[in-house]
Amino acid sequence: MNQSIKPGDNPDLTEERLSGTFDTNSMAAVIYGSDKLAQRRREISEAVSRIPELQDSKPCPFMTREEKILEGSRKSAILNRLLPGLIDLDSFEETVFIHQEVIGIEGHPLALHESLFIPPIATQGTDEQQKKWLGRAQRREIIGCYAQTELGHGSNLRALETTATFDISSQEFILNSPTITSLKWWPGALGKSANWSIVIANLIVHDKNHGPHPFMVQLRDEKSHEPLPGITVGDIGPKMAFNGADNGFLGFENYRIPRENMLMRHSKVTPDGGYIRPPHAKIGYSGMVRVRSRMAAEQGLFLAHALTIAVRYSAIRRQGYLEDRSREVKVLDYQTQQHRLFPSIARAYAFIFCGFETIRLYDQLLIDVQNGNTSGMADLHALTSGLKSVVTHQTGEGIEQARMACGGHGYSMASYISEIYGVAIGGCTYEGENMVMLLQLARYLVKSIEMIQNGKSKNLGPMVAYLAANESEIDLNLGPNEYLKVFQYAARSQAWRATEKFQKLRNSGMSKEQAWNQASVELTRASRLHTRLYIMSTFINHVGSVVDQKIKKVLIDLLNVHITYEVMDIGIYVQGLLSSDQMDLIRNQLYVSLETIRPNAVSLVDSFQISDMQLRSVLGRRDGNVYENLFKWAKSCPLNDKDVLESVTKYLKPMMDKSKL
Ligand SMILES: CC/C=C\C/C=C\C/C=C\C/C=C\C/C=C\CCCC(=O)SCCNC(=O)CCNC(=O)[C@H](O)C(C)(C)COP(=O)(O)OP(=O)(O)OC[C@H]1O[C@@H](n2cnc3c(N)ncnc32)[C@H](O)[C@@H]1OP(=O)(O)O
Ligand SMILES: Cc1cc2nc3c(=O)[nH]c(=O)nc-3n(C[C@H](O)[C@H](O)[C@H](O)COP(=O)(O)OP(=O)(O)OC[C@H]3O[C@@H](n4cnc5c(N)ncnc54)[C@H](O)[C@@H]3O)c2cc1C
Repeated sequence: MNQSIKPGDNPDLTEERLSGTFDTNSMAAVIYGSDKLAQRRREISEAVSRIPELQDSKPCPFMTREEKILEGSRKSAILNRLLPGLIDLDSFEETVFIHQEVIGIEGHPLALHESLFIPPIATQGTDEQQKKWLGRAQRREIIGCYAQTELGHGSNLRALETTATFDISSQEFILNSPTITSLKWWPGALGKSANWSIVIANLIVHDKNHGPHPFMVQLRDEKSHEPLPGITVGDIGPKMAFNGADNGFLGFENYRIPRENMLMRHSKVTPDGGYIRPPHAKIGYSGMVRVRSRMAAEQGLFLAHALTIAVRYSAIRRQGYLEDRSREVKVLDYQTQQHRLFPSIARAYAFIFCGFETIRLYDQLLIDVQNGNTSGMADLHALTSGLKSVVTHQTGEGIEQARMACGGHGYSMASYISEIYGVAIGGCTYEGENMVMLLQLARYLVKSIEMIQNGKSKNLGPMVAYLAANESEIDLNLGPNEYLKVFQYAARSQAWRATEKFQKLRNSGMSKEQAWNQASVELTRASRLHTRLYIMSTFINHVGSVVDQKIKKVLIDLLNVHITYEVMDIGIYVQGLLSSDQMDLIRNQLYVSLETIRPNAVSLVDSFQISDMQLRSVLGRRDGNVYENLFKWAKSCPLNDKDVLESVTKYLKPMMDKSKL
């Protein structure tokens, strides 16, 4: 049963919902991890929809940037008052969800506070530091951000220029931005909203640079909100999207903070200027790993937003004919439309499934690290580096296809897809530029292959064990596991090809850095294939664990779309393994899978249960009543407040008048 059906809906959409073979609430429970979690999302949406002061004052596309920031702040303040009655305050998921529901995806002054400011205090602050700041931050007595990137340096953290020099005599750190390129640049909420920040600066003690470390820094006066002396701060200006957030710049001039403001759970500076090393050199980077570990699910949901819009719209949009010339067909019936959208539905499910898995892995790692065991850090860093890169890229591609699948109306801001696209592809850049992160994973793959070459295959972790296998023939009595073997073949041969290229260049006398650079395109290809293999295998395992048979059946259909599409997409890497007959077989299986999934397409996107409020799309409305609402939306555009604009009276009319003979 599809729970979205209501009286007054567009009959085309109701017809689709009636053709679904499964219960959408049960599917939502599988997507979000449990019936309880899915139910909480519905309850929060429902509660929010009943609070008038939390509704949008006007559609986001009609707001200026200043209005967006004002609206985000207004709603944040109301939410802060209402949150205790609406959500479990200890749940990060519910906190993020309600903000996204109420404020949307365009960012808001507290987006970074929850995801990048509080977590470092909680994981890298000492008990005393947590006692001092955590409660204040959680109550939102202070608003924070995370200032790491600089005008001249983002990807290469070792080149950051901001310094925090320890002054023994005053027991303070002195913060400085010595050059224009050392200005912090990009941090969200820094521009106008935050009054505190985690600042990443090079720790200098007794003239020795110990590299980037995190510091708690007050930026603005808590009464007047004016920048404190020694601080230069402001907004960096409009962006491609995400304009509800005030990304900012920040400079320091001999700005002093107490010694106790360095986050010292792992690294420490003692009062006499002693430096105590952390248990792992990169432990200070763990805030980034946390955000990356959450990006697959987050991005999967961005893709889910765009697909909810495109699939629902494709079910009510009629254009052209198939056999029956008496009525135009739903565009969702065209194979090209299905090929454009259904593999993306499968990817959205796959990203969400493996996203929740990486969140679980991170949470486990956090416990291990707090217990002094840092051995899992390298594995999770490699995994999340690849995953954030592949998922953000494919999400961007999927959203853009969804936009095109909506034809002309997809290009209108009424669809809201362009905003989803703009926000989502920010993820290709933030938390580590994709190529840079793929190359981080490649280091791990190359090291794994070197272990095999050195006869140490048995030391390989489970995620890279396939690199040592020797599969050269596939029995194409194709089930998911055979597809997995095909993918393993592709990922393995590319990883070996890239590594051997690197090694050959090295053996020719080239420096390690040059050889790496000249092999880097091949290395990033290896990282992508490795990551896609991981996504596929997680998807297969997840479907295997589903108990409800109706849900399992449709997920198997979706998995078939995924595995056949993915293997077709990497055809070039499996030429040595699969014959052209076998490729034809897979291609045909894909087409059959598209037909099989067709009756469930709308129910599959309905199962994401994204409310109309959160979706903010006229095209993607739950009720499917698109045309009358598009007309209403256009009429409410501020340009239509007057029939004759100043642009006409001041310029066009005089021009036309002058041109008259
Ligand atoms: C847009 C959102 C819209 C809506 C919101 C809706 C919902 C979401 C809710 C909340 C989210 C809201 C908003 C988020 C928006 C934006 C947030 C963006 C925040 C940022 O971008 S913060 C800045 C991020 N910056 C980066 O990621 C920089 C990338 N660079 C690096 O990480 C490093 O420089 C590096 C890893 C590339 C290189 O570091 P290095 O030079 O120190 O190290 P080496 O390359 O030499 O490697 C040495 C060795 O260390 C290993 N290593 C590296 N990192 C790690 C790690 N983290 N853990 C473990 N090990 C690590 C590396 O593998 C090497 O090992 P080897 O064995 O020697 O090979
Ligand atoms: C929406 C958004 C929000 C952000 N929020 C924050 C925030 O809250 N806090 C914060 O501190 N930062 C934030 N950032 C900054 C972000 O983290 C950086 O922009 C990001 O890490 C990329 O760094 P960069 O801009 O220096 O890119 P660059 O490194 O300059 O990248 C430019 C090009 O160089 C290539 N390149 C760089 N190094 C290498 C290499 N070693 N090998 C091969 N190619 C390379 C890249 O692949 C890319 O093609 C945000 C950015 C955005 C877009």
